[in-house]
Amino acid sequence: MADHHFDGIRIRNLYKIFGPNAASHVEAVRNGLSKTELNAQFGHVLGLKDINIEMPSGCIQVIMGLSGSGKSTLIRHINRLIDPTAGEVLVNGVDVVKMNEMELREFRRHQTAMVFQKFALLPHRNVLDNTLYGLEVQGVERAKAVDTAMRWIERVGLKGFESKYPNQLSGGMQQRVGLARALSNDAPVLLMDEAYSALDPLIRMDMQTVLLDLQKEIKKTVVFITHDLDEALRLGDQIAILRDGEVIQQGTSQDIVLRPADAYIANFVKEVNRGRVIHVEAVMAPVAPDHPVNGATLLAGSSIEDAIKVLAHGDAKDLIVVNPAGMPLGVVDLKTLASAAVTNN
Ligand SMILES: Nc1ncnc2c1ncn2[C@@H]1O[C@H](COP(=O)(O)OP(=O)(O)OP(=O)(O)O)[C@@H](O)[C@H]1O
Repeated sequence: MADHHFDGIRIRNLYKIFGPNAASHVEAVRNGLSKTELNAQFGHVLGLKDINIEMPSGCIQVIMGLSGSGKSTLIRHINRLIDPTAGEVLVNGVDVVKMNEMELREFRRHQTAMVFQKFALLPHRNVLDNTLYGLEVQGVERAKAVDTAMRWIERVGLKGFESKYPNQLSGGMQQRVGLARALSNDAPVLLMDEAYSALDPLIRMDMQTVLLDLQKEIKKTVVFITHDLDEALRLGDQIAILRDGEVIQQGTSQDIVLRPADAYIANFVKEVNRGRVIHVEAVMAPVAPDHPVNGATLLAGSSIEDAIKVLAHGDAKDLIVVNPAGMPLGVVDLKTLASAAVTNN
């Protein structure tokens, strides 16, 4: 069947079953055999079931789920560190599953870069030589590789640390090296597998900010795995939530916080800082015809918390939410904002 071209990563009807006769069980799983049943009756493990996700290029796609939900299995299909039992993994229209060995090697080297939780730095190479490692493997000449690597070292905030060795750096700094190395490859797809999960909370927030700032410029197709909902909501343009190998909800942070698909997700969402996540559009009221036209404004996409800060520290009674062109979309006042920040509606 011909597939219309999709810029980005498109995963279709992907199944992964672990065990010696995996392929022979796909049909049964398709027809409803559960992970527990598959394991009890046939001794096979259901890793992924009928995954369908479209990750547009230039966006951060978060895959979130608890331990064992299938996150690592899923991300490893994208550069085919794992072969699927059934399904397609299309990257910019090309099915990774169908690539031969040489195509796959080229694809991994030039189309994808990976950032790991454990940094995976080479201990006997300094920051510069760790950063340019991928370029070296690609056969890029030294002067050019140094040039590129130095640019990214500076960009991730490590200027001056080029000749330090990994054991002389904190975890956060090592993760910056991992990021600089991945970015030096200039691959359009960036795969981040629990990249920040080993970092202290404050460092982790810093690294999230680094990624968000960089992404405005680099516009990579980022696949970011995490088991942390706050991280998912902060980073994800799109979020897919996995449980027992199945996607149970996908959408934006707004979709997930405002409309959790089931009790399981609602339970996670309960702990979220709503003021920081929910956008003003979700709670604004229509602008009354007699509303002063030159009132205080706030850009759509701002959080409830941002709006509360403006109102709490200024004289305005309410704020008109406007689109980037300045067109009024609605209005918010302090009471509406405060109640949305604390209640589960
Ligand atoms: N090589 C394998 N053989 C058998 N089962 C496997 C294999 N790899 C993963 N699994 C199983 O597949 C399921 C998904 O595992 P996966 O590692 O992808 O989850 P995860 O969400 O990444 O968890 P974690 O956060 O703990 O890494 C689990 O039930 C796991 O036990």
